[in-house]
Amino acid sequence: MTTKNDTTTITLPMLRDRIDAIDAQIQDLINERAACAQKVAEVKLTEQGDQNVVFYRPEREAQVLRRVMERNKGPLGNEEMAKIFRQVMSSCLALERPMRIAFLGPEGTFTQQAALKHFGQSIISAPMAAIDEVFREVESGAANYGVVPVENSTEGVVNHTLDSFRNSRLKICGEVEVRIHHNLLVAPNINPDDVTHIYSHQQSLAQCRAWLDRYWPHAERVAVSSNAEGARLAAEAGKNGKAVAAIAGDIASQLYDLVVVSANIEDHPDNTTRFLIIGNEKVPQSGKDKTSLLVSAKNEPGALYRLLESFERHGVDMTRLETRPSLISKWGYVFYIDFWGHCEDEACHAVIDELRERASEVKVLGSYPVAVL
Ligand SMILES: C=C(O[C@@H]1C=C(C(=O)O)C=C[C@H]1O)C(=O)O
Repeated sequence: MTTKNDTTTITLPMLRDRIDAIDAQIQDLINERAACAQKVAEVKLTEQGDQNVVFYRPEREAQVLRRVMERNKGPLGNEEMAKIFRQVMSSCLALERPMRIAFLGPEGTFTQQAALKHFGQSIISAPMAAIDEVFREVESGAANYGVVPVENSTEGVVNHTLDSFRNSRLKICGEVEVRIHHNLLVAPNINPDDVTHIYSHQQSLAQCRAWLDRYWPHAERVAVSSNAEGARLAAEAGKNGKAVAAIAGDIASQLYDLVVVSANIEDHPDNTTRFLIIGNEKVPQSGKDKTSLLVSAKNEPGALYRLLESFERHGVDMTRLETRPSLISKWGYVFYIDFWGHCEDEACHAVIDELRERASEVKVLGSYPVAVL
């Protein structure tokens, strides 16, 4: 490699020496950072006492990652750089106190992928069989935080998750989005042409509906508890020579040694699922937050209008409005409302106060940093 007017030639060994020297520097700095995080833990313990100490600070982590992206000059892209820092923080936090994260399992689900994307790799994974078990595991304190799917860009809301918030005191303390790519998978000994049944979670079957109608109109679609479970069943069936396929993502296909018959079979190429992080603590302002509310409207003319009017007047930007049966009175409804801002921001606070006067019940499900990655 030479440049104009450059008499010295840069050789491969020279570049490798330079990389080795940089690596040594980075390693020292990462350890210096880790030692700081350990000190942070000591300070937190002295200030807050052993019982109530909160090691994980989602608002602080979001600010760190945002700053990494803002100051990044390249050649590495902003996201790539933030992912590296995501893992550095994850390792540092594990030194302070390793966190046990419950998620909708089994191993290999997109929810696990969301958990790793949000918290980094240095966590203790606790796969749960159902969404309400994730809630219970966090409520009981057996897990520090939980991860549950809440909405998909193709299929809409995950009712189980919304309904679980009704009787829970848990707070939403974060959100994370994952691009969902599905594959049609079979065990290695199975001829795809023989497939009679296709297993997956009902949401995944729905996200591939048009593709299945077109290419597999005669195969029976079987809804199971998760797409990782579908993959496990397809692997089991393969061992018995049964021609069963599964629809699942890459992690599940690797975990259960399945072969990809067709990749990226989701009907919408930007198919994305949003997940929520649930925990026992409220999260302070991070500077770029969202808030989720559960609101029961009075059953009278103009009730919903009066709720929405408050948002408009205070200039608070709503991002989502979801209706679910109230489960208390027939044809009664509750609303799930998401909006930009933190419940301690002045305008948001004013809206919430007004809603409390206008609705029969308002529950703040949480204010949390907007997903960074
Ligand atoms: C170091 C701290 O604790 C944790 C680790 C962080 C980090 O490594 O940057 C950031 C926030 C916390 O989750 C802190 O609170 O500052």
